[in-house]
Amino acid sequence: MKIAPIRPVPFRDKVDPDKAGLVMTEIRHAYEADKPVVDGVTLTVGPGEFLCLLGPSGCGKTTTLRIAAGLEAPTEGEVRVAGLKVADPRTFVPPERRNVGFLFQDYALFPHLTVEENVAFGLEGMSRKKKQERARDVLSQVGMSDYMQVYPHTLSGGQQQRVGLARALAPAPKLMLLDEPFSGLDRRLRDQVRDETLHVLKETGVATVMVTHDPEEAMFMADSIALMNGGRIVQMGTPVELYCYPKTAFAARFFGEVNEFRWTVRGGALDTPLGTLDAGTLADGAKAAVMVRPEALKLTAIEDGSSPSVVGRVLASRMLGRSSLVHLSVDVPGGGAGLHLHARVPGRYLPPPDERLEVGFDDSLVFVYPADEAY
Ligand SMILES: Nc1ncnc2c1ncn2[C@@H]1O[C@H](COP(=O)(O)OP(=O)(O)OP(=O)(O)O)[C@@H](O)[C@H]1O
Repeated sequence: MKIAPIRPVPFRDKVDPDKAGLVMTEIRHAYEADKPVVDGVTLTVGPGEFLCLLGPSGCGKTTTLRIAAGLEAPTEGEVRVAGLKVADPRTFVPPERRNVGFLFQDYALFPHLTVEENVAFGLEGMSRKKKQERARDVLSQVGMSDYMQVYPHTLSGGQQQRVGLARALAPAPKLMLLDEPFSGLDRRLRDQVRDETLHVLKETGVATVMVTHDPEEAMFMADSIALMNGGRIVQMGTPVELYCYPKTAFAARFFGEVNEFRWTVRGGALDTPLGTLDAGTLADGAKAAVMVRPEALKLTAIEDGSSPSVVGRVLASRMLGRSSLVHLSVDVPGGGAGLHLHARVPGRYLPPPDERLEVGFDDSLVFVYPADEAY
C-alpha cells in the first residue's frame, strides 16, 4: 500500500463555494415539530479537506451527516455538493445522484459477492472490463489486491472496512461521508485502520466529513473540527484551535480532562494558588471558572534552601502507560482543604505520597470563563 504525505489544505474561509466538496447553509431539522435537533448549521468543506463533526451523543451530528448524504431532507436550509444544489425547501436530489460515498460502521458488504464484485457493484455507465479495472485499482489503493476473489466472511473486520472504503471510493465521489466508521473495531485494529483510511482519503484528495464523538480521533483525522452541542456548531477550527483555544467551558471540557476551580476577580486579575492569571473581560468581583489542563502543570523537585512560590503535596501517583498522573494538593490562602489537582507528566514519573514539589504551569493551557456560563 502506498503511503502519501498529508498536505495541508487551504484555509476554509478562502474556499470558493463552487469548488467546495460540501456547503451547508443555515440547516435546520426537526423530527418532531418545534424540537429542532439541527439548529442553524452552516459549514464548508473545501476540496481535499477532512472535517470532523464532533460532539456528545444526541447533539445532531449524525442527522447533519444524513442531511448531507440525502438520507434525510432538511426542514430548512441549503446543501450543495461539489457546487451543485442538492437540497433546499424546493429541491431534493436523492443520495445515489449526489456523487457522495458513504462509509458507516454497519455498512455491510454483500456476502454473496466476491471482494472485487462488491467494489464493482455500484459502478455505472462503464463496460464490465472497465468496472473490473476500476475495482482492481481502488483495491490496490487500499492494500487489498490479494483478496479480490475471496468472499467477505473470510476477511477480518479491518479488511472488510478497507473493502468498504474501496467500494465507497470506486465511483470517484466528490464527497466522502463517514459515520463513526471505526467504532466496531477493537482498539489496536482501530488505530491501524484509521491511519490507513486517513492516508488513502488524503491521497485520493476527496473532501470528507466524518462523525465521531471521540476528540482524539477527531484531532488525529481532521484538518478542521466542527464541535456541536444541542444541534448547533459551537466552535469550528483546526484541532490546535479547538484544543488550545476553546471558546467555552463546554469546549475545554469536551477536549480532555481539566482541573477546575472557581476564583474571584480582584484588581483586574485572578490571584490563584497557582499564580496570577489574566481575568480577561471579567469585572472586579466576578466569579471565574478556571480550567487547567493536567499537562499544563510542571512539577520539579525543590532544591535545598529554596522556597518556591507554589508548592504541591503529592497525594498519589499513577502510571498510565505513555504518561503518569500525579494527584496533588496545593495550599489555598487562609488554609482549608487545598486545591486537588491532577498533573499529567510524560513517561514514568511516580513521586511518593507526601513529597513536596514545586508547581509551575504553562499558561497557554489554562482557560478562564465566567463562572455563570461554565456551571
Ligand atoms: N429518525 C429519528 N426520529 C426521531 N428522532 C430522532 C431520529 N434520529 C435521531 N433522532 C433524535 O435526534 C437527536 C439527534 O440525533 P443524532 O443521531 O443526529 O445525534 P448524534 O449526535 O449523532 O448522536 P449519537 O452519537 O448518539 O448518534 C437525538 O435526540 C435523537 O434521539
